[in-house]
Amino acid sequence: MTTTFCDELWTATAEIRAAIDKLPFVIALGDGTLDREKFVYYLAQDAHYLRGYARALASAAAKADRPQDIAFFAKSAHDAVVVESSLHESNVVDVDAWTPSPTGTGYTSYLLSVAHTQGYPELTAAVLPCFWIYAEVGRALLELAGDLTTHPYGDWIGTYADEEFEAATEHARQIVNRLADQADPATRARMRTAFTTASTWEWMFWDAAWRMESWPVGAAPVQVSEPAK
Ligand SMILES: Cc1ncc(CO)c(N)n1
Repeated sequence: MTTTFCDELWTATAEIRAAIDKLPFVIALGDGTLDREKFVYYLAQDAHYLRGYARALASAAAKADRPQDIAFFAKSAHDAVVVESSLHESNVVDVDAWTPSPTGTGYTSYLLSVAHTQGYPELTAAVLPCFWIYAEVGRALLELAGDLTTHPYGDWIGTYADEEFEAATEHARQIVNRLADQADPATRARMRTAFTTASTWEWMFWDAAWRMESWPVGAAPVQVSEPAK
């Protein structure tokens, strides 16, 4: 079997992915012992994150070189907003009562900076960990969780351990592999950096939820995730 570019990305991020599996937030989410308060913080932050992520995916749709990939990224942007709206509509969390965290702001700002300043191949590599790491964490937690119907965080685990989410992840990997095959070495190097950087943001995002990270006193911004009207 030949090694694909995505295999290479996966190997290059082995250390950070192993560190994700050991994060207290991820372990407690899987065994159901996670404090409700931390989960609510995480959901609110993730709703804010999903807005920025959806914009980055919409930008990938705009940059895509094939009609089927325009449709793939546009559908993924749509799905991210559907999840964001369901968090809004659920009574579990009052998303707008939460200021986007420093780490959440950093992660979405990173994705949007790649969208704005780099090309389509780099952007696809930057958004790939959001699919792949979540699919992988979902799969790993499903194995540990047992019966999802009685698990306190069963809905969350079910969303990402889902076959449709795995199929979307595979589609995203195929796009990245094809673009890497066509790319020059400098572009491939930027794709590697984008994938590794976004994977590290994934670690930081869960870690921030465990710490219920906030802005330094007096420095809290207001509605940083919304564009100026
Ligand atoms: C931080 C983060 N990364 C990836 C996903 C998957 O969509 C998510 N919901 N949140």
